[in-house]
Amino acid sequence: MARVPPRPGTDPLPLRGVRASFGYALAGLRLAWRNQRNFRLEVYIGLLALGLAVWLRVDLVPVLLLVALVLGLELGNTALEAVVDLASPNFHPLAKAAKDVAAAGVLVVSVIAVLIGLLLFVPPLLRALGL
Ligand SMILES: Nc1ncnc2c1ncn2[C@@H]1O[C@H](COP(=O)(O)OP(=O)(O)OP(=O)(O)O)[C@@H](O)[C@H]1O
Repeated sequence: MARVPPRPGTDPLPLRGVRASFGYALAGLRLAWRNQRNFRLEVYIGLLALGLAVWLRVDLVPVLLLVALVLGLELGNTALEAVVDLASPNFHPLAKAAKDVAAAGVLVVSVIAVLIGLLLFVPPLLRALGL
C-alpha cells in the first residue's frame, strides 16, 4: 500500500506543525551535506569568506547575503535534480534542459558572488598586508 506523505502544514496544532517542518528542512540539509560535494565545498568557502570578513572588518551583510544566495540556490538545484530523476530516470531532452539550466543558475550566481567577493576583499586585504 502506498504511504501517504506527512503534511505538517495542515497539523491542527500549529506549533507542532512548524516544529515538524523545521525537522524536515534539517533532514534536507543533512541529505544535501551527505550527498552533494558542491554543497559542502560552498559551505566551506562561505565559512572562509565569513572568517576573512571578520578579520578584515568587511561589512558582514553583503557577505552573508551572497553566502545565503549561493547555498539556497544549490539546495534548490539539488531538489530539482531529485524531482527530475524521479520524473525521468531515463534520458530525456527536457530533463537535460531542466538540470542544465538549474546548474547554469548556480554557476551565474557563483561567478557574480566571486566577483563581488573580490571587490569587497581585495582592497582591505592589500591594506592588511601593507601593500
Ligand atoms: N534524465 C536525464 N536526461 C538527460 N540528461 C540528463 C539526465 N540526468 C542527467 N542528465 C545530464 O547529466 C548532467 C549531470 O546530471 P546529474 O544529475 O548527474 O547532476 P550532477 O552533475 O551530479 O550535479 P550535482 O553535482 O549538482 O549533483 C545534467 O546536467 C544533464 O546534462
